[in-house]
Amino acid sequence: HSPLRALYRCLCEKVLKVLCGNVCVRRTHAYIFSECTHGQAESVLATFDLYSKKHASASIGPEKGVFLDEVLRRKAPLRVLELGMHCGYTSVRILRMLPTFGKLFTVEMDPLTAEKGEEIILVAGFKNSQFQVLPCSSAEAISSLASHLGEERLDLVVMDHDPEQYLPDFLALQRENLLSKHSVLILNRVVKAGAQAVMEYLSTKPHNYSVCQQVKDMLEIHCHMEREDS
Ligand SMILES: C[S@@+](CC[C@H](N)C(=O)[O-])C[C@H]1O[C@@H](n2cnc3c(N)ncnc32)[C@H](O)[C@@H]1O
Repeated sequence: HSPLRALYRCLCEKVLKVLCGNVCVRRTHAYIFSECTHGQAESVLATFDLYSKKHASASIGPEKGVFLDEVLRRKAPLRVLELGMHCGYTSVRILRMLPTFGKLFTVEMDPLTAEKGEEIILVAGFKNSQFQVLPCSSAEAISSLASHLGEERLDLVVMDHDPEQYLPDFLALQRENLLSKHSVLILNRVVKAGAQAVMEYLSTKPHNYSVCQQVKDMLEIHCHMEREDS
């Protein structure tokens, strides 16, 4: 209980976090699975946040999470596409704000990560009817989405995968006619060069898109056009 011992433990955890660097999917999954209260999405999120304090983590974290919650509350989307699921933190955040008849499509190209992330979503208490994990690349997922959506469009797209893929994927979403004039796009890590390419592209079409608000390096963009004008 001594302050010195607490300081020592805190220092060790920080050193470990720097040394381990890489985000370990198996370790993240095992921690969340064993420490959270099963069936409670809020407990799953709190456990992720606790884990991220001590270990390297890929999750967007609570601050950007609250920002995303606010967008979800305001826009009340029904069809959501998440690119880059990882262990399911953002997926759980989104799913707990969707109505039971809403649907999340979440894409993860690493097969082990996709499997572990899906398990966490189920642990959080969501049903297979509410979400679909697409264990493939974002490009493959987008080209198959029209068959999943039918006449529907995506209300919200969250990009947190490979920033170099943001622009090609955004253009593919347009080409496949998956966005509507009410669609919202959330980009994470907007400081990365790939994300900046999207920003440059959008700035050439000011009537079609508007940048709404930003917290840290996460940005909300609104679409205003059914289809792109050239
Ligand atoms: C930063 S993590 C996403 C974190 C997640 N948003 C969260 O808060 O838990 C990025 C994930 O995207 C995946 N990824 C990277 N490039 C991808 C691509 N082109 N298609 C699908 N998944 C991709 C990676 O395997 C990784 O798991």
